[in-house]
Amino acid sequence: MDIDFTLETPLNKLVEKEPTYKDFFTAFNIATLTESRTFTEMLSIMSESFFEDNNISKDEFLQLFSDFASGISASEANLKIERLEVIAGNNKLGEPELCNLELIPGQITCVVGPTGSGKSRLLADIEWLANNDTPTKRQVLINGNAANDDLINTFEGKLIAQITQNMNFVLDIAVHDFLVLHAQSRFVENPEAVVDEVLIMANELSGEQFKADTPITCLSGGQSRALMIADVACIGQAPIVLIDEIENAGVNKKKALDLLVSKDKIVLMATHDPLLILLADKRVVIENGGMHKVIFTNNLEKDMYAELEQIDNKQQQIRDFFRKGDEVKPN
Ligand SMILES: Nc1ncnc2c1ncn2[C@@H]1O[C@H](COP(=O)(O)OP(=O)(O)OP(=O)(O)O)[C@@H](O)[C@H]1O
Repeated sequence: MDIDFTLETPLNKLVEKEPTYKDFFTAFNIATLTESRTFTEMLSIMSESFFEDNNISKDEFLQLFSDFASGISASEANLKIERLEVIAGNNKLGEPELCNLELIPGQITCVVGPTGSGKSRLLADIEWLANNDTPTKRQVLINGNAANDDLINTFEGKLIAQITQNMNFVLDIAVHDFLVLHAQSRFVENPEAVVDEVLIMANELSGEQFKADTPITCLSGGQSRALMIADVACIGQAPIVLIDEIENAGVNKKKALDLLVSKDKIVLMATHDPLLILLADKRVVIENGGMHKVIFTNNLEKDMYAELEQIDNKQQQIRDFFRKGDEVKPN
């Protein structure tokens, strides 16, 4: 974040975006949660006694804050994943793969290919940050370098989030309490507000509504995935999101993807669903376990989306008709 921008951002917003700022203000007994003034505004009205009590001049206080902000920007820059590359290894026959794959933030990439072709294997290689040490002999590079322990530790285990079809909760806890726990474990400022946001989003994404006090073990597959997507987007800090098959899951797919892209995540999704494929920026085609080619979604394909969406809506209506127990009867 640019220092001038930081100085002109309301303190409560600053801390919401980067909780580490709270440490600075807490050290000077300044409450940030309700402080809607910017640092510059606050500095202009600070009493002489504040500087006397803290044994610091106004200029020194400004310099100290600027140094602190620069430190945070530097660590943000280090943490930023600019690109993830999968360097080709071998297909199932031991032959060299035909292409590499590059993923960048804010872009959706689909993994397509017949059943058993190796789509999940590609996701698994990324999840494991493969380094010639998986059956495919692929190598995953982050910002051009092989992932080492330092990088993995920098992200404190939150580099990659995975959302899969067979994800189930085992903890006996209400949705709201589960989200608060997660938000607190990530040191999210004002967890209650963020949790409310996640609940609203999850319900928007989910076909069937659920409440804050619903036990997570009672959520349907579609509701669980909707909750996880909203959680990954708003609370989880993982910059890379791997999705294995969210089709037929009662999730509003377009909204879910829009949400993840709006948070500048790298999104890689294995799917057979043409709607999701057309929503993506590009797709990697897997054949016999190998990356075969990368295709960018062209304008003709993008135009097909509206047509396919209508067919999909129709199918959804028919599905709902039968799900509600209706019957087709002669007139
Ligand atoms: N390049 C490879 N080298 C060796 N084994 C591979 C390779 N790619 C995939 N496999 C293996 O092939 C099997 C099928 O792959 P995978 O489960 O990834 O297929 P899939 O495309 O996800 O299938 P589905 O569409 O049914 O989910 C797995 O055991 C996987 O480990």
